[in-house]
Amino acid sequence: MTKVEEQDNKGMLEKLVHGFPGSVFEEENQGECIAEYTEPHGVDIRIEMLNKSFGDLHVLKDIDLEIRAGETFSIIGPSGTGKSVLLKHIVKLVKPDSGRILIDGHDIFAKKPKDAPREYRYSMVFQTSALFNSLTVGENVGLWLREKRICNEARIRRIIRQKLRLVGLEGKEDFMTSELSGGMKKRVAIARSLAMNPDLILYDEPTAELDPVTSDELARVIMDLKKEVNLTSIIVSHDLNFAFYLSDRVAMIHEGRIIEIGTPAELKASENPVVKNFIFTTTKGITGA
Ligand SMILES: Nc1ncnc2c1ncn2[C@@H]1O[C@H](COP(=O)(O)OP(=O)(O)OP(=O)(O)O)[C@@H](O)[C@H]1O
Repeated sequence: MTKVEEQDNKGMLEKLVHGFPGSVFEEENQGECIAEYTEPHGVDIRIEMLNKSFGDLHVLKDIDLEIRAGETFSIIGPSGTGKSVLLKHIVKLVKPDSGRILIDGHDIFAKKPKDAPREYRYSMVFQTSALFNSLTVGENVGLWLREKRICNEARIRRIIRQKLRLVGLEGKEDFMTSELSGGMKKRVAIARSLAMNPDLILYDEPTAELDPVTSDELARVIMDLKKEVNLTSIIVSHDLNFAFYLSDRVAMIHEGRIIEIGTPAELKASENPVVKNFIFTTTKGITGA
């Protein structure tokens, strides 16, 4: 990664960090972190009759969807059907033409009342991992905490160790990111996201460029996380075996509409010919776990 790319990368990360005012470290919260740096809580997301067009292109059509608190939820579907656009709505990067998104019952696009509870925190794990190669693993994980002065240095070091342990990379703080395999990079990217204590974590094509064995390891990391961290996870993936393996529920989008929602078993048993065909062709007939 060049310096310019790293700078762009940083800008993008900034944009995707949400819910913190970027305040300067205060001597509160046992003197270790700013008061807003609370434990995560998995959020409940309700999407009601969401519509979005770009010019003449009606991308999202009457999307109605509930993602429950603490759920691991995957969105699948052919290319260009609106999966990423939907994800961008949930993190307020795109505004709907009509419809609402309620997170823990609050309309995220409505003006916030004065007594509104703290905004949900989210973090995105990018397809490319988007790590800084010139930094160590630990520096990547702690970057945001240090830049925003969220906690003091001793606490940041403990947080880095804890988040790396959660993704099975205990003791790897001093490795250079450039020395890591693709699967390890992805896990560092997850640890970096976890450092923000997100209530919601979004994975954009997490298995892109990973071989099946590494994808399987990653699935287990994400499944184990669910046992230890209270967060809601949304995954957009073309890898149906992966999505079926680790998701509580899956929604399939086709031509801007949700055409099926259910548990992996329900999706696999769907009688909808579009769903059946998509599952068959994308898993090459393998039905997955
Ligand atoms: N900002 C934008 N302006 C105009 N068109 C857009 C914009 N963002 C997305 N689109 C269009 O919306 C449609 C859906 O795009 P989206 O990226 O959500 O698809 P996707 O299902 O995520 O595809 P893939 O699986 O290939 O990533 C595409 O036709 C895309 O070109």
